[in-house]
Parts: sequence; structure tokens; C-alpha cells
Amino acid sequence: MTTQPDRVVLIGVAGDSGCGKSTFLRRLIDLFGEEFMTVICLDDYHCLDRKQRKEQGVTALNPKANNFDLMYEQIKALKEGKAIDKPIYNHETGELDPPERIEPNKILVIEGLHPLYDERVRSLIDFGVYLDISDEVKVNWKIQRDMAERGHRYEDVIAAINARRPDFSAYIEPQKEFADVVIQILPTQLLPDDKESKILRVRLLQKDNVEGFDPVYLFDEGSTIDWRPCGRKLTCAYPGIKLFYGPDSYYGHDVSVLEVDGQFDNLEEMIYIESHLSNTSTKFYGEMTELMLKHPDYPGSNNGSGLFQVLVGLKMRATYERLTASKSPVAAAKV
Ligand SMILES: Nc1ncnc2c1ncn2[C@@H]1O[C@H](COP(=O)(O)OP(=O)(O)OP(=O)(O)O)[C@@H](O)[C@H]1O
Ligand SMILES: O=C(CO)[C@H](O)[C@H](O)COP(=O)(O)O
Repeated sequence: MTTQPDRVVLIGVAGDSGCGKSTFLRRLIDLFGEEFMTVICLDDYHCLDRKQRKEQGVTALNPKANNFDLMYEQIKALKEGKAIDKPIYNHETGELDPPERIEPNKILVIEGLHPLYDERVRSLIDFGVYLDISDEVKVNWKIQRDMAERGHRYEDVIAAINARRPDFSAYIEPQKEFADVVIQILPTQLLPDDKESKILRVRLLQKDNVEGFDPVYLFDEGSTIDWRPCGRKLTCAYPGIKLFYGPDSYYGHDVSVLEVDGQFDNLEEMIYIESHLSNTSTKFYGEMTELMLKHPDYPGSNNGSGLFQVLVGLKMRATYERLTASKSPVAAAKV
């Protein structure tokens, strides 16, 4: 069930398949509530089905395989409070199913390969995130998932990743530039060689000077800080944990970087980290920790990826509240 919103706030979540978008979306539900949030997977705008892509020798990442005109028209209509009949791409058959009716909702999330690709669609987005998984980590996650859960062979997983690489670089990666925040997932620097990417170094790149978005910072805004938290207050096994905060430049934009390398042993102790962060957009002291404690079972909950997904979610909520406050304070208070 949805309610007719006064203002539809549009969130874009960009990233490759298998890079953690679903986990991130589940965390957003904690902040917005399932009823007020509608998610559209942009795979539904594939205009070439699996057979046609094969015949024409293009991947799903190629803009030719996607109908950006329709995507723009329909997302715009939803933002204007109008219902749409959205196509459905069926991943089981590789074909398009009959369209489904989508009503506007308070929060509309468009997730997938191309939310920030088309200039017109991009101009509608109120907050955009790009999930940037380094090649090394992507290969390890995909191998672990596709071999264990989907019965794929190692060589096939590698071949599939390699086949997508050129189009990924040409059409997906350039979207990083347009995101308000990028979550980068990299191999740890705490160990000389972590072959399975068990320990991660996760960076949150937050664009500076974006209206209404105040980047989260550690200790002192604008400073450069390396922090090894006290082992008595934040327990963590070998190789430990390291945080960093500081300014940087990214695709010509000034950004504030927050980084966590390593993993947390005890999520209760996140309160120690939370007490040293500012501009988190929490509504009460401990809210960030509470949100992390809700889902200790989600992938990445014990490292920077879970922490940054929660922080980005809090920033999205702040954007929602800012954009709806002037229109209807009652609507904002309901979420
Ligand atoms: N932060 C993380 N830490 C470790 N593994 C992760 C993390 N996020 C995701 N994964 C791994 O990647 C897999 C895919 O995650 P998820 O389903 O959230 O991604 P997705 O982008 O929605 O994928 P798809 O588009 O293929 O459905 C998970 O099952 C898990 O194995
Ligand atoms: O990158 C993808 C996004 O999910 C898929 O590969 C794309 O949507 C094509 O799907 P399928 O392989 O099921 O035909």
C-alpha cells in the first residue's frame, strides 16, 4: 500500500550486480519504512532481451540495451505524483513481462546499473550513491556467492566478469563522478596479502559543497586524522582496526573522506566510534549504533561497509526531511 505524497524524493543507488545494493536497500527500509519507500530496479528498462543482446553482441551494461527515454519519462511522471505502467525484465526467462502499475510514493529509489548515466534522469535525483567495489573484492564476492549458492564453476565466474569489464569501464564507472557519495570497498592495507578479501578497507567519499548535505567527520572538520581506537574500548582481533578522515579531490570535486580498515568484533562498541563522529544526522545519541545492531547478520555489518551504508542512509533521511519540510512538515514527521 502506498500513500499519495506531497513531494516524491528520488534516490539513486548505482553499482554493478552483486556489489551490495540489496543489502543497502534493506538498511534504507529501517529508516524510511517499507510502506513509504518504492524501489525500482532499472533492469526493467532493458529494451533488448537476453536473446536480442546475444544476437546483437551487446551486454546489458551497454546503453543500447536500455530505454533511457522511457526511464526518464516514467521517473519524471512518478516525481510529479503520477502513476506509471513500468515494464518488467524477468531475470529467470531473460524476457520482458507485461508491465506493472507503480504508484508514486514518498521515497522512490532507482537502483541498478545506470541511475546516474542519463543526464535527464540524473537531474531528477535528489541524492545519489555509487557502490564502488574494487575488482579484487568483486571477484572474491562473486566467486564465493556464485560457486556456493548458484553452482557456477570458477572459470565461468571469471569469464563472466571479464566479459563485462570493457562495458563496465565505459558506461558504469563514469557515473561515480555524479554521485553525492561513493562507498569504495578495497582490500585491507593491514595485511600484506588477504587473498579472500576477508578484511576490507572501506572508504566513504562525500562531496563537499552540496546544498543541504553536510559530510560526516571525525574529531575535527577539515583536519587530516589517522586514528587507531583504544583496544579496551573497541575490541578487535588481529590485524586490528584503523580509521582515517581527511580532505581529498575526486574527479575534480573536493571531497571529505572517511575510512575504516579492519573489522569490529563487538557491534555494541560502535557507540565508541559514534561518539567521535559529527554531522551524522542521527536524531539521538546512539541511533547509528542502534541501526547497526539491528542487523548483525547482514553482509559487511562488522566492517566499514555496514557502517557507511548506515551513515549514507541517515544522510538520505536528512535530505528527505529537508526537501519535505517546506512542503509538508506533517508528511516528514510520519516517516
Ligand atoms: N559488505 C559486504 N561484505 C561482504 N560481502 C558482501 C557485502 N555486500 C555484499 N556482499 C556479498 O555480495 C553478495 C551480493 O550482495 P547483494 O545481494 O546485496 O548485492 P546486489 O548488488 O543487490 O546483487 P544483485 O544485483 O546481483 O542482486 C552477498 O550475498 C554477499 O555475498
Ligand atoms: O547486470 C545485470 C543487472 O542485474 C544483469 O546482468 C542484467 O540485468 C541482465 O540480466 P540477465 O543476465 O538475467 O539477463
